[in-house]
Amino acid sequence: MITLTGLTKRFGAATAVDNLTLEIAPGRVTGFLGPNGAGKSTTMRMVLGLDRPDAGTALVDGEAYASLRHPLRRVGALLDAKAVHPGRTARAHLLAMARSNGIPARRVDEVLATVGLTGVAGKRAGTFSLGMGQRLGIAGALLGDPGVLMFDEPVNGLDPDGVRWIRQLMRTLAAEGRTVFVSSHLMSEMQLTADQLVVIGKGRLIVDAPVAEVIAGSSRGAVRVRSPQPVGLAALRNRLVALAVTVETVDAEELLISGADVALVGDLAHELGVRLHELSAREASLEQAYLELTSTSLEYTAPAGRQSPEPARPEAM
Ligand SMILES: Nc1ncnc2c1ncn2[C@@H]1O[C@H](COP(=O)(O)OP(=O)(O)OP(=O)(O)O)[C@@H](O)[C@H]1O
Repeated sequence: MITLTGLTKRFGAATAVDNLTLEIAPGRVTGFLGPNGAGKSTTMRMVLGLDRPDAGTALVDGEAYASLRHPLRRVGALLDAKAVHPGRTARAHLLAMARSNGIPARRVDEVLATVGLTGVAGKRAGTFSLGMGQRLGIAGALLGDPGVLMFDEPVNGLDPDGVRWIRQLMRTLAAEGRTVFVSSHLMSEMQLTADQLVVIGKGRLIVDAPVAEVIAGSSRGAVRVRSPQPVGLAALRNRLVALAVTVETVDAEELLISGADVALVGDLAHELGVRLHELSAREASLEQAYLELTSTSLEYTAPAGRQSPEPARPEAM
């Protein structure tokens, strides 16, 4: 369990994390989302005691990181995969970490096997590809068999096999009852991996809810109705509009309805005696739901006149 209470961090005049109060629970994957500069990394750094809060607290299982006797046994993290001495072998790097946390040396070989690096354990980390570096960082996070794990953009630069591997690893870790807190800009991946979503913008909490709830709350979800009876369909349309439901007439035989569920539309069609050839729910994607949620809090918005929906910043969303 990670508990943030009134967590606040300022850099000069800018507030990077703004009065964040939040519990990240065990037994599920919590996705941590937000536009560039929203404060995700700063939040994670405060949990690890790498940045000092200006106000509030960040606790791991009720304790501040700094007061943990063997921190790696309590919380494992992948923040920056490049934070490894390039001249050290993968095994030497992990052995040094293990030694400083009272972790038996045999655990090093176990985690090397878990992340698939046994064959290159004797190679210097500086020669590793991006994907191998990420795996080594994850091995370090798993070393102390901790109950709490945090990963900052773990799939960055990974190939599809690597992405799938990380997804399965996170799901397994959560199923084992651990707290898994993971930031990402890849919405499609988060939709597959996370159970719960925390979205922040400009350092403030925007949403803390199950993924399914976030998607269901999007106005981009819709119900499609097709009928061979244009007159009946027009009557259905009028009834829905009278209920303040948004209806788009695709053509005389098809409607796209937002703000009503399949049951309501089906019941009304039945009541009006309209024959239907299709009644289907079209779910919004997490990406659509996310863009709606954050549209008012992008730190970097496109200058007026530009068509790009992306924030005008070099990094990809
Ligand atoms: N050491 C620092 N000194 C000054 N400003 C900082 C520092 N670290 C972060 N910031 C600022 O704090 C804000 C939050 O940054 P942070 O890296 O936490 O966001 P993020 O959500 O992780 O962004 P991204 O998705 O781009 O990684 C940004 O405006 C950033 O420029």
